[in-house]
Amino acid sequence: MASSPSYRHIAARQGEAARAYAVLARDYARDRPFTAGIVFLLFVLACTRLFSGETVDAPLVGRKWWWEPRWLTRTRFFSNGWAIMGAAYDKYKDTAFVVQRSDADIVMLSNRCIDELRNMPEEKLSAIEAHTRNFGGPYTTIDMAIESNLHTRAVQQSLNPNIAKFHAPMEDELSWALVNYTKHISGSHSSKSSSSNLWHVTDVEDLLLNLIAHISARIFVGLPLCRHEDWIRINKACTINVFEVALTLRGVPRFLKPFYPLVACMIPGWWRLHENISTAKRLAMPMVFEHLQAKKSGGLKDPPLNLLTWMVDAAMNPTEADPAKIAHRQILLGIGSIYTTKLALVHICYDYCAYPQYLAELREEVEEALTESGTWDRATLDKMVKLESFMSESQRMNPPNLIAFNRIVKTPLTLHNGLHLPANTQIGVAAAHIQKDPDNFFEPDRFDPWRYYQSRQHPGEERKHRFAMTDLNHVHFGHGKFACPGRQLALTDIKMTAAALLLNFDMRFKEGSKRPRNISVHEMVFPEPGSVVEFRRRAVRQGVPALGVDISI
Ligand code: HEM
Repeated sequence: MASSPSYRHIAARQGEAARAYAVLARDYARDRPFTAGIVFLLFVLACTRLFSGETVDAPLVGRKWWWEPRWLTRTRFFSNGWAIMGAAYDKYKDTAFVVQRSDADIVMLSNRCIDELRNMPEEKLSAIEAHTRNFGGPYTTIDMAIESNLHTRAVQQSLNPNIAKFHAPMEDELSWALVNYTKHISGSHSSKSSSSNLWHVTDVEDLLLNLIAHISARIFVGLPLCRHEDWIRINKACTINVFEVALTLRGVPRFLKPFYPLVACMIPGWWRLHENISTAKRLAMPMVFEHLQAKKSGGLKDPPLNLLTWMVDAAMNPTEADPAKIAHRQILLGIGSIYTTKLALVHICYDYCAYPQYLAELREEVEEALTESGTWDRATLDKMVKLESFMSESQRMNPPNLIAFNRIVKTPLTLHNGLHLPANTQIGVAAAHIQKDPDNFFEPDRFDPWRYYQSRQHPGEERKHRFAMTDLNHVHFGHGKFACPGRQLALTDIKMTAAALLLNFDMRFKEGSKRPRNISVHEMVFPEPGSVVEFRRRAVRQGVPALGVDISI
């Protein structure tokens, strides 16, 4: 071919030039090793930035310098997520921005985009896949939720329509748990005399975790299993174990993915989680068999009131009906519900201590509602509107999470504002910052316990502004088709427990202690450990149906 010699000629000249540059670089590096090192480092950093594969047309946030390598920005998000998201939200709240977590880039959308996305089917926009990726996937067994949504269906179709029936068992369980876990507070819970003027240091995290673990267990598996020491232990532990595995794996570079199975089983939480699951199977499978046997023999007049047997009845195929998997799903339910509910109550308790000026009004409302009806039923709890407002405000000021509406885009999407989201993009909205935005809330940094109560006083709004309702500015339970199915239960659990605490105890921070600030670890938000709370038993007013005590004046 006529052109071959000229190609060879050009290639030879390029080779010569490359060799010459290499010699130049070698000599330069020998004469000025330090400067050469810096130039090389900058070259590598520039390449990392240029070939970083940004696929969504939105600014990357969290970087201090434009040439900063991604791993550094990602590492910074570990403990600075709150500040990074706050600065980005102020700048880009009406458009979009990308936060870089150690394991994923998350495109944060304006909450105005939720309406066009909230009812999209799982095949187009997957909530469960996002939760699975966020929390360790196969390494925490969370991916079982992708195989089937049996536990979600059981909550939506069986638990929620029957929630009123659960008030009596929940009341009974809370009463039992209060007696058993607050004995130290007055010496003897049944004493009428007494030490009720003594303040006792109380680990609120631990107390509330025990109370919620019991109430949840009563609903999920009923008596007698809900009082089994091992059942309570595994349900309290499983969320922490999942966090440990998921957060550790988030920190392992993605190119080591083939080694994740090996890394996972080097994490102590992985072993503990698997112990939790096998204990769940050992304890719950006999209940499944018993229920199946009772159904077969036709001896089941009153179906048991618990989620486990409802799951057995709702199973639609052999995989769903597998007794081991049904028992395992109890752990999934525990992970989704116990820690989140406890966290909301811990914040309420801290707010009781931080704002004691509101407690008399709250107690009056609770006592009045209970005295009128004599029971803790749904109608009575519904009357506690100020308490519910306090709960919502506590959640607004102390969000459980920086990011909500976590989704994975399954088929490419273009939003109304023209933003294109390729398949496999992870998206979310800035749940915490939306609630601190002065465009959404009047004086958002002020704790106003009656904020939601007052909104409900407007004509036509009496049934709105409820704790478990979601809208574009309230997304801590998600919003739309895949919003948390257990939020009615969360409302009941939290309200009942928050009211019982008000009736039975005075609460305050120990001298020198104050309300903890909130800290973020990745997108998760917690109260900073270290604050000390004291409880003192109160005498419950005559005529009020007390829970967990028999001290009355
Ligand atoms: C304050 C307490 C709670 C909070 C803040 C909370 C929050 C959430 C959030 C943000 C989601 C994801 C929603 C979305 O993708 O848009 C979710 C899902 C879920 N929650 Fe809750 N939750 C709470 C209590 C509960 C309780 C008590 C249950 C008990 C049954 C529960 C069961 C579930 C389940 C099963 C899912 C998965 C839904 C699915 O697979 O589509 N949650 N929750």
